[in-house]
Amino acid sequence: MRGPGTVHAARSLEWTASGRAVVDGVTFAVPPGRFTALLGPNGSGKSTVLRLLAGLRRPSSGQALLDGSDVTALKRRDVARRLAFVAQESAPDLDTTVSQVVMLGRAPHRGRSATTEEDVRAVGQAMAAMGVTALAERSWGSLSGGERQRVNIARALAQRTPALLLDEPTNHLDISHRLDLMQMLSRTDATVVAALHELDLAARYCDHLVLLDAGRVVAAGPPTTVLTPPLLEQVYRVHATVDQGPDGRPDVRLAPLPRR
Ligand SMILES: Nc1ncnc2c1ncn2[C@@H]1O[C@H](COP(=O)(O)OP(=O)(O)OP(=O)(O)O)[C@@H](O)[C@H]1O
Repeated sequence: MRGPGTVHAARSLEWTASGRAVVDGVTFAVPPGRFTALLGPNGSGKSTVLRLLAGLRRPSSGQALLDGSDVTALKRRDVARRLAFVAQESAPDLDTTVSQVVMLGRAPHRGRSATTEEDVRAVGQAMAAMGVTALAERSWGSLSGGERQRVNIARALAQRTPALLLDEPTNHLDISHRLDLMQMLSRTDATVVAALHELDLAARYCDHLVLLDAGRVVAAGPPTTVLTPPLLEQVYRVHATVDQGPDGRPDVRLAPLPRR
């Protein structure tokens, strides 16, 4: 399966910690060039699956495939030219400026060689895309949580990889920046995989959803087949009403389950 962007797949992935299977036989394919969301409650294994796909964790068994190769068998620099990863938590107080942080995204391309015009262009475009150009000379330590998140995503965009893996990228962002980010991720040609908590945003912007519960895939497919009231009640223990929105996508409303 090849197409635009980079092709990712999880094949019978397992990851065990303290004798417990945190990821338990996870298999799915990521549609190339599309926007996939990993959904599931706290602790369901979203971050761990993302880290396994990025080759940052070694599975106890199974494989994470990147363009058909086991990602853990590839050289780190080769992986970093093919995928950029945005972690949930950012480094605390780096003694560096915003533009230097974004320039870190160019490291896989330039190694130790001098900065090229292409590096400068990539950094400028990534900062503009995330609306952080005005922060370029600010110190990282002085940024708010949302500003840091946008700078981290700019660093990943500057990496110019065919795939982007993001762990809760909407964290700390206000509503308008959330919508801008989701729109940008849905329009890019890159293959995008993001762990998300907001089902309404996943319904509106994502092409493909993988719903996890207790380390297993409960459902995978387009939003209309995954965001159904019975599945949402089973996995999140919430009451869900799902209508069809004007664009044909599910319009999800959630409420607590009635107390028994
Ligand atoms: N190194 C570890 N040792 C032991 N348990 C771990 C380790 N890493 C993760 N876990 C556990 O594995 C489970 C899945 O964690 P993970 O971070 O993948 O979930 P998540 O779906 O991303 O959760 P959240 O929505 O809260 O971010 C959690 O119960 C977590 O406590």
